[in-house]
Amino acid sequence: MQTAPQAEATDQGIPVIDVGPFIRGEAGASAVVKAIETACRDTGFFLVTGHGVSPERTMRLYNLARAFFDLPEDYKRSHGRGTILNGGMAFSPIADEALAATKGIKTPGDYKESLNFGLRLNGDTWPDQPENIESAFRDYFSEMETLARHLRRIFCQAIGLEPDYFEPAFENHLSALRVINYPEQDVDPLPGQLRAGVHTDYGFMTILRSEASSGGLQVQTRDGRWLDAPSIDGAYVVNIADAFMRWSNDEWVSTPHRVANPPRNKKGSSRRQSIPFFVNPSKETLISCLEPFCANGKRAKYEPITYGDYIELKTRQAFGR
Ligand SMILES: O=C(O)CCC(=O)C(=O)O
Ligand SMILES: [Fe+2]
Repeated sequence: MQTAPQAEATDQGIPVIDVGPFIRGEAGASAVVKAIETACRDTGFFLVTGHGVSPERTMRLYNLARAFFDLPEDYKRSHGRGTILNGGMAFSPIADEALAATKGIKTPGDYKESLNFGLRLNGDTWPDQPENIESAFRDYFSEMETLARHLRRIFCQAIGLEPDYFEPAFENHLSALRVINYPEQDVDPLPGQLRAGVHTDYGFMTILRSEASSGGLQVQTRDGRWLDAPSIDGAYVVNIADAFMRWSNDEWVSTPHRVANPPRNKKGSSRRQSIPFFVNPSKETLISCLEPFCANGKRAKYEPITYGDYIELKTRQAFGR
């Protein structure tokens, strides 16, 4: 009998869950499923260890992206703008994006820059420098696809669906890999400007390689308080996103989060680089209340909608278009 607990609650209430027993099909698998189900209903945030992601591929992407961010601004801006190449890269400079706008809150642009890639997303041609940055993105992307598949199978067991229920929705998935650089704040942020403004993620789920630093990820509790998400070396932060919340008839939650500014007395030691992988289904996927969430007298709260139409609707709402 395995008696060791699978989920270790951190002092902040975001559990750390070792998914190794599930991936390896061991006796502790059902405890993993239970712990993840509880987290998805509670805050929609949890950390995973035992995930099997290659630390070498993670560090290679981390280091090559960092080398890119350290290149001169002109070089960065002259590469990775545009939308000509499927599977290309897109560079987004500091203050280009204000995530809080997606919640109808007007703020200055976020104090961050990012590099973006998706197998089926458009970008620009890859830069020559740093060498091999494209393969670093592609290799890490495939690590994330594998972990995402394991997590989806855990979700299926938790919900009471066939293990591969979600897989057809992810055959032509629109997932996006982003490396974000939050630089030192040599220039003070503007009023209301954060490293990343409050938002929820739009898609199915996000798998984040976080980094401990002053000025890190914060998650909003249901009573409106902000918790610092724990940052544990080698663990990934996973959160449920909006389309999955809708798919689950709002039983699994997509929770607002943000990235805080470092305190002014931490100047010089608060550069941070995070790597979110936004797991998104294909455009054609129908987001229609999953049967177990609208059984036994429970009613579907939303009309079925394709993921493509859903994203268009969210973008229109967020940007008033
Ligand atoms: O950098 C982080 O820790 C989180 C970033 C984030 O929430 C996002 O880009 O959606
Ligand atoms: Fe996010």
